[in-house]
Amino acid sequence: MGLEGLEFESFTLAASTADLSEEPAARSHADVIEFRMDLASEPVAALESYDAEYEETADALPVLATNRAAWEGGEAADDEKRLDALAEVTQLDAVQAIDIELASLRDGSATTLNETAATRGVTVVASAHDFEETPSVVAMSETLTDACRYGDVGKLAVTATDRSDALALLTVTHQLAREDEHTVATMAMGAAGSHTRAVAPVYGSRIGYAPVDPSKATAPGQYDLETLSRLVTQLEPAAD
Ligand SMILES: O=C1C[C@@](O)(C(=O)O)C[C@@H](O)[C@@H]1O
Repeated sequence: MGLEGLEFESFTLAASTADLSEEPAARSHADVIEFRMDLASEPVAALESYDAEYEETADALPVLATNRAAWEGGEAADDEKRLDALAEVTQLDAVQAIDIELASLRDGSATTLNETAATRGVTVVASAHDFEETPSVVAMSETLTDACRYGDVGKLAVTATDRSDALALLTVTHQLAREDEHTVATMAMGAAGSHTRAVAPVYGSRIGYAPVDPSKATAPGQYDLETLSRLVTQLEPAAD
């Protein structure tokens, strides 16, 4: 698949929020705003008015729109409406990437949405989350490879309970990121996984997430935006 919207060719820091009025506060550290539509009220209208401002503001951040399903840890309950809303916002210039759950791509419910995004030059991040555990390296590798097949970027967030979980996630990240055709984003949720948010980019992960407002984390174990930005910058990838 060709990358046309946000390219994620190098590490991209996404500032997550359910309130787009917070965006200016993210500009000095983030490259993109992850708008959690599922956590916002009237998200399509909010994005439309953001888009109008975006056109006129030179340093406004582009949007990665996420409308996370309730069955994947988010709050969007009606699947048809949530996919329709994502399709609608791909028309906006500000929306340069969308997140689509791998499960929706696998079961076909998001096939049209995926095509719409491709037609409009909007990058697709195909995502999978495990809120319980860190699966085996083989299982994670299969999931992430499949996510890369459907999306421009394959994203995997798992839950770590110890250091071996973190190492397993980094191993998979390293393996896939070395293969040129794969653009991956990985992170381990939970306290035992926090450091992977800083370290995974060294192994090739291309997206990191941190809340604009530190009191409103969108996943367990996230660093605040400034901290993640500083850590990732200081750990710039070493040569292979
Ligand atoms: O999928 C992801 C990654 C994430 O769950 C994290 O662990 O940082 C945060 C979410 O907002 C985002 O959509």
